Parts: sequence; structure tokens; C-alpha cells
Amino acid sequence: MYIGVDCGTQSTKVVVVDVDAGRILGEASRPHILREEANGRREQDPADWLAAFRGAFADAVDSAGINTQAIRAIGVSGQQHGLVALDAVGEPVHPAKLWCDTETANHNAALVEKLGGEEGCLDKLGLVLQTGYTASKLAWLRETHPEAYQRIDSLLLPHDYLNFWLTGERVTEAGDASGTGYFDTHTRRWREDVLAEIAPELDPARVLPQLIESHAPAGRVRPALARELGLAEGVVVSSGGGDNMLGAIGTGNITPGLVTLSLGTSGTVCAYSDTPVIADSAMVANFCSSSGGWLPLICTMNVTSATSRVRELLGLDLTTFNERLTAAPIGAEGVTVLPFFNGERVPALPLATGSFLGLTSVNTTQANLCRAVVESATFGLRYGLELFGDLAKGARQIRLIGGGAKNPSWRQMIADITNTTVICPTVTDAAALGAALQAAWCERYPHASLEDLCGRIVQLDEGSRADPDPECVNAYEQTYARYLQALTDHYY
Ligand SMILES: Nc1ncnc2c1ncn2[C@@H]1O[C@H](COP(=O)(O)OP(=O)(O)O)[C@@H](O)[C@H]1O
Ligand SMILES: O=C(CO)[C@@H](O)[C@H](O)COP(=O)(O)O
Repeated sequence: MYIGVDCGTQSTKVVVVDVDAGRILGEASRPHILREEANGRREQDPADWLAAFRGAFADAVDSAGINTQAIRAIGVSGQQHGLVALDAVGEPVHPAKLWCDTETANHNAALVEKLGGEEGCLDKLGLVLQTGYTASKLAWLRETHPEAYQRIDSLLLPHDYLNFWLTGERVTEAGDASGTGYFDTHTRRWREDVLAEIAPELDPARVLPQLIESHAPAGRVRPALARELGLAEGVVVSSGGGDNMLGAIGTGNITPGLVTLSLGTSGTVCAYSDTPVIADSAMVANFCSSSGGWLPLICTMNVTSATSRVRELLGLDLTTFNERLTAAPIGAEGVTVLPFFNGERVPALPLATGSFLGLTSVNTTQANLCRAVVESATFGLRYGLELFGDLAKGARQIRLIGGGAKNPSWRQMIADITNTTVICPTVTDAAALGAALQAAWCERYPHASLEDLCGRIVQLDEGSRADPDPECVNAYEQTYARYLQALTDHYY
């Protein structure tokens, strides 16, 4: 029995997987609190993640009806980029600043310049620093909270922090480290010199976690915590990784030819590569995978964060919102949304704000507003997919995951807007599933391969398949052109 955990932006999800029987036995989730401020600040208290972990673990184990003593290993996935800076006794010196925080846009711009612009970043890091990556958060902490900064003893990411809490070990792996901005994704090594540009007072040998291979253990569950969770002694915790990296594993995207698209708080598109990637666009991030390869990725910040904002504004529950959006025609009768409520990463507009365009006395209906925000969030992903160029060309199908993938209308919309067949795995919390698979890989290494584990456990839900409908594909082309025009008019 293996446990997969995904500490996402909105919640922590836990799955219980019986690898030998090829079955998912239980799933549960617990929500997180997100602190949002008008200046782009997005922070969470790491203690909240631990409380959510405890609750979701207990519920998942209950729903699976298993004896916790049968659990052999745990894998942890986490939202990427969040800065969890700990002091010498392992306490956060400041709340975690998240991937969706845009307060540090100016710090990021200054860092890119310091590193020699886009070319300098590519040369040193294998990717171009974006607002949202960890580096500018550290620069911000140094400038704005010097007393907290001076107490820093280690620099972790959200999943590293959960691994530290589970095992007491400060380690990480290439997938999540890719998104820090002080890691070279080509060589899969820390760039101590880049860290020194950002935080010259910190000793890299002290503050950077030790890098381990994706299949290697981060450690074993601490005895006191094992007793509390009812685990046997010495349960292994695998390296874990960023949620997109483990989402790729949980969709079987560990060889070239597939695209994984996630409709979580963020929207992401990624495709596995055996070699490091230099894309034509600086917005495509050449991240490492958490399975030994690379995972070029684009991320839009306003997906279910944007749809939820409009849903809440209209006072609708999720079911009613989904009904409303299907009641409007493609194109929402001329309503366009630029959903950049807290800036955007792709396109790179960290300081942008949201706009509703084309509203008239006739088309300003709940149905059109619901449809327009879902269409625009999807157009953002199409825009990103186009930046992928050859990386996604020839992709046989899109594997759709994340909370939004549960909506059949949205699945069809993705198929029509991308003109590609879409299918969901049976477990749409694919990052948690990927974490469980990585845990099994780690615990059985070298006697089991990740390919074999994915082949046995990752199943596709044929009922979720959506094929592009040529008429809708055409209709969306026109609406997409209108969206691009609005983008150009406002920002370029
Ligand atoms: N049936 C559904 N239709 C549309 N959206 C949904 C549905 N179920 C869940 N969601 C959305 O999924 C979001 C959570 O997605 P999730 O992938 O868990 O996010 P994260 O990993 O970022 O925490 C919720 O905000 C909710 O809006
Ligand atoms: O910043 C990125 C990817 O670069 C985001 O995709 C985060 O990893 C958050 O993911 P979700 O909570 O939306 O799953």
C-alpha cells in the first residue's frame, strides 16, 4: 500500500494505492487558507499544510478501510516555487510566499537584468526567470524583512517542507528545484553563484537542501510521527517533487508524445522530454521532470482561480455555474474576459489586471459571463500550447487533470479550442497519484521501473474522452482571434 499526497494551492489531497492489485483504494482532501492582498501578495502558513495533511491522511485511510501498518511508502507532491525559509530549529521565518504571488514582479525584473537578461538566464539556469519563481521571493524577503532573512538556515519548497516534517531531512530533487531560479536545469545542479547574487549573506552549503535522485528516498518517517499516524517503523518517504512533475507521472507522461494539461488553481501544459529543451519562447520553462528527464511547461495563473472569482461574484455554486456556462453559445455573445486578476505569467504580464470587454445591455447575462471567463482561461492555455511549437506537435492526445477536468463541458471546450482529443485519467488528482507511484518506484528500486508502475496503475477514463467537433473548432477560432486582439489592444 502506498500513499500519495499533493499539497496544492487550494487543498491537500491524499490517495491510497494498492500497487499490486492495480487499484486506488481511497482518496480525501482538506482545504487550505490563502491570504490574498491587493498588491499581489499570496501567502500561506506552512502549519496549515500540516493540518490539512493530517486530516486528509486520516480521511483517505478511513475511506480505503486499510490498516495503516500496511503502508510501505509515502510520496509528496507540492505546488511549485513557494518559498519556505526555515530557521535553525526548523520553523518558518515568514509565511510561505506562493507561486501565484506577484508582489515581487519588480524584484524579478531586476534579477533578470542582473543575470544578463534572457540570454544570461538561459546560460546560467537553462530557463528564463519568471515572477512567481522562488528567487525573487528571496530577494523580496531580504529587502523587506531583514530580521526574518537573517534567521534563514534553509531554503525549502512546499513539498521539501512536508518531506522535512515527515523525515527531519532537508533534501530535494531536480524537478521542484528547477523552479527556484538558482538551479541549472541543464546540469541538474544548484547555481551557488546565482544564489549569491540574490542573497550574498547566505551560505549555499548550509541553506540549500541536498539534491537526491528522483527514485531515491528523502528519508524515513520520524518515529514520533509514525506513531501518531499509526505507521509501521521506517516507512520510506520518496523524493517527491513539484505538482506538475508528479502530475506528469500520474498521467503516464514519462516518455515523449503526450501532453498533460492541468486545470487547477493554475493552468499548466507540459510534455516530457529525454533531453533538456530550449524553446523558441522564454515563457516555456525548461523544468526537469521528477522521473529523471525534463518537463518543458507553460503555466497560466488564472484558471480555476479566475472562474471561481466570477462564480463567487455571481453568487453561484459550482453546479449552477457549470449549468449557466453551457446555456450560453460559443463566443458568449461577444463578451471577452482578460482574466488577469492577479497578473499573469503566460503571457508574461505580472502586473496586469482583469477586464471584461464587449458588454452590452443585451449580452450582460450570467450565462455569458460564466462562459466568457471559462473560454478566456482556456484561450490562455491555447496561447501557451502554441508557444510550445514542436514540443507539442504530434501529441496524440491531451491528458486532462486538476479540479476543472471534472466538468464535461470544459473537457469538450479544451478539445475544440486545441483541436486535439482530450481524455482524463480515472484519478484526476494525478499529482497525488504520481506521488504514490514515485513512492512505489523508490521503495522497490531497482526491482520495479516507473514505466511498469505507470502502465499498471494509470488508467484512462474512456467515458471522459472528448473529440474535437469541427464546427465548434471553427467557431472557437473566431472567438480566439477576438481574445488575441483584446490582448494586443490592451498590452502590446
Ligand atoms: N466539476 C467541476 N467543474 C468545474 N470546476 C471544478 C469542478 N470540481 C472542482 N473544480 C475546480 O477545481 C478547483 C480545484 O482544483 P485543484 O486541481 O484541486 O486545485 P489545486 O491543486 O490548485 O489546489 C476548484 O477551485 C474548483 O473551482
Ligand atoms: O507555478 C506553477 C507551475 O510553474 C503552478 O502550476 C503551481 O505548481 C501551482 O499548481 P496548482 O496548485 O494550480 O496545481
